[in-house]
Amino acid sequence: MPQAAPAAQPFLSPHPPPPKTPLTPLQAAKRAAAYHAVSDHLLPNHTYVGIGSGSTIVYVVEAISTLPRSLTSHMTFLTTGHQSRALIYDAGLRYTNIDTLPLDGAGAVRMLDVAFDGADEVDAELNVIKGGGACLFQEKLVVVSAKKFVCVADHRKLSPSLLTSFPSIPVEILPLSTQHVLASLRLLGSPSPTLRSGLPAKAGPVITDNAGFIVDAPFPPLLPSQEPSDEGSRHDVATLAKRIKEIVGVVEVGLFFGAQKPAVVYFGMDDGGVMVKTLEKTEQRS
Ligand SMILES: O=C[C@H](O)[C@H](O)[C@H](O)COP(=O)(O)O
Repeated sequence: MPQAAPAAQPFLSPHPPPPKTPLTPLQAAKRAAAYHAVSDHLLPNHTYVGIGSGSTIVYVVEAISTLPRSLTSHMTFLTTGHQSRALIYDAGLRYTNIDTLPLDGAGAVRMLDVAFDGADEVDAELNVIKGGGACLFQEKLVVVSAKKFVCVADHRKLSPSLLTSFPSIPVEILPLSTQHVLASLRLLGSPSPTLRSGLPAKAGPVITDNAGFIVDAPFPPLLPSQEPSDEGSRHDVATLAKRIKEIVGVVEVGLFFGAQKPAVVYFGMDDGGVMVKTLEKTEQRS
């Protein structure tokens, strides 16, 4: 009778080595979360690994780059924009874009073994806001192409409902549609959607990695339910995401819900510990 292959074991210590330069408590929290996430979810038999964007993902790449090259040389990292590509390049790891990924024999959509990425806000049901750093379209493409989305964040990002602590939903749009999108978002109930400015670094609007613009749309805090529904003027995550996506000119919405949600979120805490949250349970690590 054929033997089942043994389960792959993690191959990185969850405890980071001393940092090369002094870190603020918030940076240390992000770094602790990143090492725990990589230790738990990057496995020796992985081939394709998604890498998101932001300040926390820097520590995910740092954790991966501490591994002996013999353990990662067979891996290809799917990047999500200029920042993550530079991180992977500087770490001496192999990268490619998502459109080069071969389909397997069955034409499977979820070809990546795992995708690591950050978050701007995470609610109790693990719905996520992303795009605070103007990266969301490629992140969503990578997440929906991965068997598992592992989210890495710090303690400020956990909220009972989205738009409690993060002020607005980032929406990537085509430049020509700006006025139409702004007007449509107002009709959906956003009091003051705004085109994100590049100032002071750049005059004019922020230009995304996909040559789009970003509109930031504030709404009242969202209901976390996963099924589309309305409760008075308050939207739930799925309904609002779908309505925004229907606006002509919208490329992608910075709400990750349903099949786009993380399987697990690692929150670096201010006491140096890490909170590991899934839909089923919450665990504290030291
Ligand atoms: O647009 C940026 C991405 O969605 C980031 O993953 C998100 O903003 C979180 O970034 P950070 O890790 O810097 O908090």
